[in-house]
Amino acid sequence: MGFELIVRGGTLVTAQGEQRADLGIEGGQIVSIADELLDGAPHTLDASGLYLFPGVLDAHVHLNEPGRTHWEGFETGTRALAAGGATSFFDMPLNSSPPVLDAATFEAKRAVAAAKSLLDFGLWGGLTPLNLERLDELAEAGVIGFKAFMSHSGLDEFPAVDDVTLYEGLKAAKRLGLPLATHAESDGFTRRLTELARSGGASTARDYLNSRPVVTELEAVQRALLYAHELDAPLHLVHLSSGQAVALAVEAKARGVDVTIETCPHYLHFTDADVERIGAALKCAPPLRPQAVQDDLWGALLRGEIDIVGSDHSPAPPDLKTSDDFFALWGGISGAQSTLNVLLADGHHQRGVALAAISVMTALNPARRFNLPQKGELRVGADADFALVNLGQRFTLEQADLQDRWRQNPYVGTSFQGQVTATYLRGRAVHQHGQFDSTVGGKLLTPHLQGAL
Ligand SMILES: NC(=O)N[C@H]1NC(=O)NC1=O
Ligand SMILES: [Zn+2]
Repeated sequence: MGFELIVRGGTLVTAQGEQRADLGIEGGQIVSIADELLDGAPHTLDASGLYLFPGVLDAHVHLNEPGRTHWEGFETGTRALAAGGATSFFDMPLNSSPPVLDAATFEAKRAVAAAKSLLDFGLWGGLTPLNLERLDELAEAGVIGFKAFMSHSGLDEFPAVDDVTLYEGLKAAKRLGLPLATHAESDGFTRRLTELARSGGASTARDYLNSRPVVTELEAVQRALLYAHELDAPLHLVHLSSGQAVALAVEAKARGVDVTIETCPHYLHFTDADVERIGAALKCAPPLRPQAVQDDLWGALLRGEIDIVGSDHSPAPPDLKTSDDFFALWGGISGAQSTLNVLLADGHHQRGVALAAISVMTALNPARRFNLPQKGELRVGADADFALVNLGQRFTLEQADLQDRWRQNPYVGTSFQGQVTATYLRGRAVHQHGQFDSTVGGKLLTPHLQGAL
């Protein structure tokens, strides 16, 4: 059998564990996995001493192009992702302008992403009270799933769903065979608490944190789970910030609800105290939580209850991240580059999370949940997407290492153990030691659905 590339001497990370093996790659796919492959390929990559993780599939990023490329665009955003070991990502329907709410806006984003993305990409379609009747055409266009906000999204052009829209949207999602993702914070709760705080002159980071307590997440999660249960519809809960919210979803899953659970690296790494110390770079919604809440989230992760870890990379230009009024700042954390680093350092090295579990949460589970059989694992027949990781290597993240548009990553100065040294997409290096190759070119990923459309 001919190979275009042999990756020699590495340790493969799979859902089953770790395996010392060579990879044979041909036509951008893994065609052989063996203890030792014979020579004869035109290219050989020496991976001895390194781990091969399946390329991260970041199911949650906001690259904001077209329309807000000055916030972040496909070029800079995908470099940050590639530097962190990602080979694919799903772009959220906002904060691009216009947001992706129908086939025409899908096509506008697809075209610019196809021209500029370094990595393979899927596109989320939005669900708002404005476009319920457009979900069929979005499915036809090839969205990976639908995304709804249960509280204000930060942008008036992407309004929150009312209960009827959410219920009907879940019904459509079931019919179309695509998961519906919810940003689960209660609008009634967060809106009123924000009004009360601001009318009393509140403006500090602590005031903001107090306006979005955990109960506002629990109420929305409970309601979304109720509807999904009633309808037997596929629900994906993005960026759960608390162990309590995960527990509600786990309980529902045990009752047969078709729900998957995402959390983000920032909820695992930072706490409310860090928001007060670091400020705007750590403003997000739901907000960062007290240590005890984070401890519960880690407990859930260690029990295998977190399906997916996504970055929720959501940058904004410095003027939107600068104000004396914490409520007025853009909410969103720029962490696309650091997902694997947080999981390796805080998860594996500090808490003993298995490498296999990390690969499942960052690659296999998102590929499975969103129906991409070619992605997510190091297996014969799958795309040759992988990150090379020097697991023991310690490094301190410097501003100069950052690839995102505004270098706002809140992990700057953090010392991590476990470094990504290169990232391969379909058998070709898109990133090596801080150098990027855009000639490979990212492709649109659309779900492989069996007879649903
Ligand atoms: N619109 C947007 O990017 N919102 C994201 N930012 C954030 O902090 N939480 C979100 O859902
Ligand atoms: Zn988001």
